[in-house]
Amino acid sequence: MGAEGLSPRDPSSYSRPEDVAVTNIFLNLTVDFDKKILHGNVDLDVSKINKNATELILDAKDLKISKVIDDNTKQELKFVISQPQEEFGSKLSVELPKQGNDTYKISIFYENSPNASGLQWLTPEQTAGKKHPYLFSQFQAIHARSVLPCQDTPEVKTKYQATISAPSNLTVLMSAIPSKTEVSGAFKRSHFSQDVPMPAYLIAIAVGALESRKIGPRSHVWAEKEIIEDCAYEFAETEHQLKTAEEICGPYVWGIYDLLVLPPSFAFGGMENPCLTFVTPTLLAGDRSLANVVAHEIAHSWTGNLITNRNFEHFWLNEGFTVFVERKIKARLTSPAHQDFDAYCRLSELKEAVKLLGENSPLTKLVVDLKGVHPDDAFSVVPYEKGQTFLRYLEEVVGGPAQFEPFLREYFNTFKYKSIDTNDFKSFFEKYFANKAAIKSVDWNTWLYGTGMPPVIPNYNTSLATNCDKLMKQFVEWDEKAACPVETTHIKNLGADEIIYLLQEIWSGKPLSIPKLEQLDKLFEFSKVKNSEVKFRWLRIGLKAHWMKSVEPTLKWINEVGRMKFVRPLYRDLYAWEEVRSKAIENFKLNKNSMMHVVAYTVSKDLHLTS
Ligand SMILES: CC/C=C\C/C=C\C[C@@H](O)/C=C/C=C/C=C\[C@@H](O)CCCC(=O)O
Ligand SMILES: [Zn+2]
Repeated sequence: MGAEGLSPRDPSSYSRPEDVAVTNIFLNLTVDFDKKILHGNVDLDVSKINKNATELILDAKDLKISKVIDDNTKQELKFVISQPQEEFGSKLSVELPKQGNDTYKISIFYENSPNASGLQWLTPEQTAGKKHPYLFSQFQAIHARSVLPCQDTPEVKTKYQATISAPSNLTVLMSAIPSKTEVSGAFKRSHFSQDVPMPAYLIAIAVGALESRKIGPRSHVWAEKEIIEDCAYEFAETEHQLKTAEEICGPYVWGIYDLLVLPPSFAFGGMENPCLTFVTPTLLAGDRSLANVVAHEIAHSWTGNLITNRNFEHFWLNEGFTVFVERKIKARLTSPAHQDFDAYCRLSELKEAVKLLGENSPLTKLVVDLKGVHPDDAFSVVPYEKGQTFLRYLEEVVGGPAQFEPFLREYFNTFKYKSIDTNDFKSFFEKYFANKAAIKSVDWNTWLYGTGMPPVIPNYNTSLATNCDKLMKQFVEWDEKAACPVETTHIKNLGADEIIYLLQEIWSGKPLSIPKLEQLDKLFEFSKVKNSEVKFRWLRIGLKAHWMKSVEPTLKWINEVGRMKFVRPLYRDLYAWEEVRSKAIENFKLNKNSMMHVVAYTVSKDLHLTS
């Protein structure tokens, strides 16, 4: 992928905030469901940093710009849009006003494309209620530019305000604090403000037939009415998670913490949009067993949203820290054994990701080189799990949580509201622990730039795995001529985490025979299971055994849910099974238009339909 004109400071952005920086964003947009576009204007407060600069450089992708105005003189300003470079979009250069004292307000009038990669438009049929359309955004990593002209780099943090016009029978939500709403006939204008500076990738919008339920003193959950009661039950522990996170990280600065449960096509388990975390409905297990994803998104309120990776080559600073804090929340809400069990279970996902990428792949490094590489192509569990493993290792090097957690608080306090890179973290760590001789043993180069699995795996408490390992061994070694040694009584007291681990380990082993698959199905009654993590592993166990009975349920499920964590591996498993490969490709082609952009983009590559 070409990389001409992209910034030397951020290989995923054309912008040059070191010369001229955006300092505030005001969005005045109308949502047009008929044309599937947003149109209106964005007003940018701009500050000249480099006295010799003559133009503001922005990122734009498939935007139709009608005019650019200097808000102070109302004079039109010249602008140039470069030829787009595939998924990076275009460089938008706007001449700076001749007058002014190095600060300006520039209004850009535009509309975006119906194919904007940062938005998904759903027809009523694709929603739970079947009556109203639905719109939601996903800007991380670099899709904000497909919805507004901006400096689409996490190095730039701004406050933002928005006035959104939409059909009056729909609710508009954003990653901001809502203020007044004015209804006028068939339309209404909703107003929002976000006073905590944040990067453009955290701007978020959702418009749909939504209801809310209060789930805590600073939290509501939002969803379509068909699932709102299930959502209120599933996420009832949110305030407890939030308070626990504050004990670890310090005050929550964003005001409210709402959750929006999206339609099943949403590509991720959660997205940490400030004030309004987006989550997938695949978390609705009915027993709150998947609420750790909410703990993850809550942790992002500090790691990622308050302290932000300066560009996505340092994505591990967002995600590795967040997984590390998520597990500290889990330890306080359950036990340190559960914290370690979680880390131990996810090791197998890290192993699978490293095997898939190739153990010498540069994308298995903690700090990656994204020149000419789109972040969506670089995304994997590596920054999450290799990142948290590194932090867990550092915690042990300095003597454990009693030493490391005060450091963590100091780190948050020092870098809050800033965008940093790995060197900033390394220097801060080495200065804070300068008196600890043990830190001299840290091989930073291997941890940060080595490929493959982490150089050290912490000695996790695996007591919660022992019983499952025994059951797994009995089941796998069972001679089918005899009665199955594993009975319902052995598994009925297993927690969801243990069942997920057990199935993950069975999947990691040799393919099962048909009798064993049928016995497993009888033991766990998978057709009735609501836990998406259990269902995902059960389908993979069947596909790995080339069990034809698992093909149709797999195709049905990946046409219902869009979560990449499930859809990509299942499509890869179908593709790897030559006999059903064409069925998988056909199914993708039939359904790709109802997928989020990032899912269709990545699965198309997984199926070798695009390079
Ligand atoms: C080294 C990777 C560099 C950059 C990747 C950054 C963004 C990739 C883009 O595809 C967006 C990712 C958004 C992820 C959102 C939520 C995840 O934390 C959870 C994903 C797993 C799940 O579904 O639970
Ligand atoms: Zn995350």
